[in-house]
Amino acid sequence: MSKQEVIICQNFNTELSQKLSAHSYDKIFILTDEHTFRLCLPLLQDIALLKDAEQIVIGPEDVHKNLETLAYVWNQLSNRGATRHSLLINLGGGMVTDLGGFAAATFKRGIACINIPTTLLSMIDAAVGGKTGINFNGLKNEIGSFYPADQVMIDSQFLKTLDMPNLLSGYGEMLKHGLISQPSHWSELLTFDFAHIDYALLQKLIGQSVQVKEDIVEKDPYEQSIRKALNFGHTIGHAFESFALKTNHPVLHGYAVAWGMVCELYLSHIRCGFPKEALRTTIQFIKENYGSLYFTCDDYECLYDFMKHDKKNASCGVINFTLLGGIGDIRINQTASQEEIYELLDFYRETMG
Ligand SMILES: NC(=O)c1ccc[n+]([C@@H]2O[C@H](COP(=O)([O-])OP(=O)(O)OC[C@H]3O[C@@H](n4cnc5c(N)ncnc54)[C@H](O)[C@@H]3O)[C@@H](O)[C@H]2O)c1
Ligand SMILES: O=C(O)C(=O)C[C@@H](O)[C@H](O)[C@H](O)COP(=O)(O)O
Ligand SMILES: [Zn+2]
Repeated sequence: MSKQEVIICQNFNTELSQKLSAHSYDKIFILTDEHTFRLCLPLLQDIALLKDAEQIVIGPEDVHKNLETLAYVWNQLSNRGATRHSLLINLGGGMVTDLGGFAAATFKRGIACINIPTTLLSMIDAAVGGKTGINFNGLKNEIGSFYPADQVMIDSQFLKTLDMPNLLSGYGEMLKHGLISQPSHWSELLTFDFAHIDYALLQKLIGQSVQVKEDIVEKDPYEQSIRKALNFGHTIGHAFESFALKTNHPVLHGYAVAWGMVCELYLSHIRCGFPKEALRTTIQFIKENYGSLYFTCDDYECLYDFMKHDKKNASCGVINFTLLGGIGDIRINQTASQEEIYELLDFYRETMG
């Protein structure tokens, strides 16, 4: 996989202009969703090299991260003269960078791509590391590719318009990075005050968080081994997210991951000795800030069926988990039986309900 350049911008316009002028793209396309078109695209209006850029606007959020939207983007690229020498800029959250990244990966077998993440989640996670794709057949990211954007240009100025639920959603993935990295990073994350946001502190935490992801992706870009750490919380989190989408009550990805981590931390505790106190404080933080997903024991089978499609699974019907023996003590390729998974769901409902 080609190396990806992740830039925490000091002067966004200048740095992006420099990157654009280093290449001779025949055409530049900017992909936004309806919200980032309105709220984020205006922040690029002084960049001369984007004056003639073609705009492609898609519907927002995960309900649009699908084949129909992807086909629309392919169509726009094709009908508006994109060639192999064109550039696609993805300006948006993880939905835009995932779908746009996959459009760039597949259009004429691959065109240049720059990610400009505009949500906290996409800054520290989705825009970085090369996983692109769409949801399909009711399953999260069922179709996709590894196709890192040439550059990821991070500027926290975009966060000023982001609402609190989406800020918290991104923070869920940051918490995951804390749990799989260092006790000091994890404990600092637990003290963050959402009622009085300190943007300078948030900027520092974004830098640390993105570094956790970059370090892991560099070691294992195609998720053969240690990259599975970045999937902590997702075996059950993705099942929660797909279940919520199926029942027409979509939830934000980072919330689903936070709830998934409640279950997977508990499994980590009983299986790998994850310390009780760290379990308690993390669950407390999640409960206070993320509330809970409602489901009953009648939904267990449906949730379990979603888990059978997890991409980490190696053999049919055996569910693969990444667990933790402690903060930063990563144990990949763990499994649990259907009965054990149902017990985790019981634990979730008892603790979070
Ligand atoms: N590829 C990866 O490694 C990876 C990692 C984590 C998550 N993901 C995927 O990312 C997606 C979630 O990403 P997300 O949380 O960024 O959601 P999103 O892209 O759906 O954005 C959330 C909402 O915020 C709006 N928005 C975006 N930027 C804004 C801004 N600056 N101001 C105001 N509103 C803004 C969007 O229009 C949308 O309504 C999921 O599909 C998830 O599966 C991918
Ligand atoms: O980058 C990774 O690797 C991750 O697993 C990051 C996750 O936060 C992200 O949600 C990813 O899209 C999940 O991928 P999937 O392979 O489980 O679909
Ligand atoms: Zn995720």
